[in-house]
This record gives sequence, structure tokens and C-alpha cells, in this order.
Amino acid sequence: MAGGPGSGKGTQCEKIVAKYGYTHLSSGDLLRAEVASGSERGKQLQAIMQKGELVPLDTVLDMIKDAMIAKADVSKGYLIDGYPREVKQGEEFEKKIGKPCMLLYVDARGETMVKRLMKRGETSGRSDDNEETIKKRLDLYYKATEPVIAFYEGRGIVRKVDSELPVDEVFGQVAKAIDAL
Ligand SMILES: Nc1ccn([C@@H]2O[C@H](COP(=O)(O)OP(=O)(O)OP(=O)(O)O)[C@@H](O)[C@H]2O)c(=O)n1
Ligand SMILES: Nc1nc2c(ncn2[C@@H]2O[C@H](COP(=O)(O)OP(=O)(O)O)[C@@H](O)[C@H]2O)c(=O)[nH]1
Ligand SMILES: [Mg+2]
Repeated sequence: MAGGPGSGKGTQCEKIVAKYGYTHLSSGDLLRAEVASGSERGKQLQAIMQKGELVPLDTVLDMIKDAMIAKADVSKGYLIDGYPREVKQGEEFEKKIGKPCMLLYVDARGETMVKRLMKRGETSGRSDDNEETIKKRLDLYYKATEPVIAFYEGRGIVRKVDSELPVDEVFGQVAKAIDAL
């Protein structure tokens, strides 16, 4: 699952899990859980995330790998949300774990994403849902993460959905892409 901050990845992932039963792993959620644990590592992560920067590649990849292994006997397949954030992360994932069969690209306009995140920030309690950090996350998305989509487009596995539409219509497009797998 790829898309900018606030594009609607988490929202669509919830619906995918309800319909298809895949194991949902959100790299952002895994990192926030580590922060919430109050560990030394969590404190370092918190500082990076608050600035809207990227956590070191190996840290995130190890967390995803551990979470995948923990579900290996029961999983019907994995839905990974918010990773890779840069082409290098995608390459490392393939070396250490495997190749993805599809990349769902949740596409929304920058202006839309900012509006949604400001709204979410009223209740999310996330220290990175503030105007300054949102701007940095968006800049980093365009610089580092959009090239990931081009990378997988070259392989023909990108399916793009229009996340400007209402949630259920976006999900209609998502389900069509998954059913064609
Ligand atoms: N592979 C990842 C995933 C997340 N992060 C860090 O965790 C923050 C939050 O990630 P995530 O929850 O995925 O947030 P966004 O995609 O910005 O937005 P959303 O939560 O709305 O999906 C990022 O800004 C970044 O600091 C990271 O460094 N590397
Ligand atoms: N109008 C509209 N709002 C959406 C849609 N998808 C998500 N949102 C809202 O946008 C915000 C960010 O969504 P989220 O799923 O957290 O996005 P993520 O940052 O990509 O994981 C949330 O407050 C959602 O309620 C959509 O398709 N249409
Ligand atoms: Mg999310």
C-alpha cells in the first residue's frame, strides 16, 4: 500500500482486512507501538517521527519481518502499509523478505492530504499531525516515496485508485484490483 500521508491508506487497509482477511502490517503503527512501550529505542524513534523524517531502514525492516514471522502460520497473505518509503527500502525488503505481488497506490492531491491530516490531528493525538510536520512529511513523500511507485510501475504491478472519491467508491476500485490478482 503506497500513498502520501493522509491519502487514506489506513482507511482502505481496514476495509481490505474486513473483506479479505489479510494480515495488515502498518510500519507507522509498529513504530508508534515501540514509542508507546516507552523503551530507549522508542524515545529515539519518537524524536525522528516528530520531525517527519525517516527512521533508519534496518529498524523498520526488522520490525516488519518479526511481525510477519509471528503471523506466518495463520496468515492468508500480507498487506503492508507505509513501507517502502524510498526505493532503497523496497530493494532491501526484496533481499530480506520477498517480492510483492501488487502495489496499491492510493492517490490524492497534496491539498486534500493536508486538509485530511489537519482534521485528523484534532483527535488523533499524533504528535506528527501538526501543520509544520505535515508539510515535511508531504515534501519527503514527493521526494523519496513517489519514486518507489515509478520503480514498481516498471514491473507492471502498480494498481492506482483515486482517493479523492468517497471511501466506499475508493474501496470499490481496491476490491476490483485485488479480485484480479
Ligand atoms: N517505513 C516507515 C514508516 C514510518 N516512518 C515514520 O513514521 C511516521 C509516521 O508514519 P505513518 O504512520 O506511515 O504516517 P504517514 O504515512 O505520514 O501517514 P499516515 O499515518 O496518515 O498513514 C513517518 O512520518 C516516519 O517518521 C518511517 O520512518 N518509515
Ligand atoms: N473524504 C474522504 N476522506 C478520507 C478518505 N480516506 C480517508 N479519509 C480521511 O482522511 C484521513 C486520513 O486517512 P488515513 O486512512 O489515516 O490515511 P493514511 O495517512 O494514508 O493512513 C482520515 O481522517 C480519514 O477519515 C476518502 O476516501 N475520502
Ligand atoms: Mg496510516
